[in-house]
Amino acid sequence: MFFASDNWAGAHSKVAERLLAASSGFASAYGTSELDQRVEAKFSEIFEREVAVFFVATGTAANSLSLASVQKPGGISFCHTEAHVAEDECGAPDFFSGARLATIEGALGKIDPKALATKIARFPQDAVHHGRAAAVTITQATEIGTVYSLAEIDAIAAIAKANSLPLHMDGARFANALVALGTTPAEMTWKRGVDILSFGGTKNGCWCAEAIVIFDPEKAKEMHFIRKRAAQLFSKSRFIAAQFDGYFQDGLWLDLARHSNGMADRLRAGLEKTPGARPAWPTTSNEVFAIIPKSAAKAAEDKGAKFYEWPIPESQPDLVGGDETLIRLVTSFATTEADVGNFLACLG
Ligand SMILES: Cc1ncc(COP(=O)(O)O)c(C=O)c1O
Ligand SMILES: C[C@@H](O)[C@H](N)C(=O)O
Repeated sequence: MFFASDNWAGAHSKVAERLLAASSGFASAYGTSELDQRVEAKFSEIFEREVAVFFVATGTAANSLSLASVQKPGGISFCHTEAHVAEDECGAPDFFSGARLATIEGALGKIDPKALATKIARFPQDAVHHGRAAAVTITQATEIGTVYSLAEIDAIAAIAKANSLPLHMDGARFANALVALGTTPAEMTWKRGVDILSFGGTKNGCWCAEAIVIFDPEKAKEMHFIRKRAAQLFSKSRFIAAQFDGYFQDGLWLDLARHSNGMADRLRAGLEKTPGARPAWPTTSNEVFAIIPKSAAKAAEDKGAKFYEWPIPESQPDLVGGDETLIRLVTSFATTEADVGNFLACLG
């Protein structure tokens, strides 16, 4: 019953097999192998346009270097108050980009468009002392398990574009959001005005595979240097490529995300039916936030369940009763029906 994070899950066997198959023999290094080129071309096929792709080691690297590539001196990047880039990356985005983050409120983990427009207006392009607006970043799926609708992305993108700001998407759980919406990679990104994407594979069955996707290759020239300067250029880049090769093969990545989201759906349904337990807010990805009695949480942990207690949102101080706790349950490609059933049985 491992629900602490999809970061705890292993690598899917088909990804591991493809990695093993690529591990013998010689191939040119630093992203120049035939396999690197083929997988980068696969990204262009998936996104239905030519894109520039840069493999990196972690989601934090993808986010930080994406924001670094669109920065300018005194720049401000705008993100949600609960964004990973602000809350869980130890200042890496600020460090690598030389910019600051300004956080924006919004319900259910999503930036409120009006609040964004208001905040951007406080950082005009001639604000030498105060700092100037430089970029907007959204997380899809969000840190609290919700997903921006296409219309919600349009609303954010319209404000970014009106202010001539690039829009970045933290897609650490891109596949989960994609299948939750039932849309296409192109529709959820560049067709909505997203300029640069952190494309995550690690949480959805890869061993270590993250990529920066830049939708206008003409704007990607600096990323070669930004990535190398950050020590994120793999010498044996073909091993990242091999993982993505296996990941994309026969639509495996989408099947894994559907399974993961499906297991979360079972958790959501089970919580609704369990006396004393309830979802804290509606989610549609592979993250479920549940309010359960503290006693039930202990009982579940005593039976081996792994999950994180989650901080109560400052905007909802009365969300949880005195004898209750808020927990995060994250499913993955490796979550089974038995895992879900056994966990729910602990709460009964
Ligand atoms: C929404 C989100 N973005 C980015 C990251 C960063 O990924 P990493 O831990 O690989 O740096 C995470 C980590 O799980 C995440 O949850
Ligand atoms: C840092 C922690 O939140 C990690 N990003 C996860 O989702 O498990």
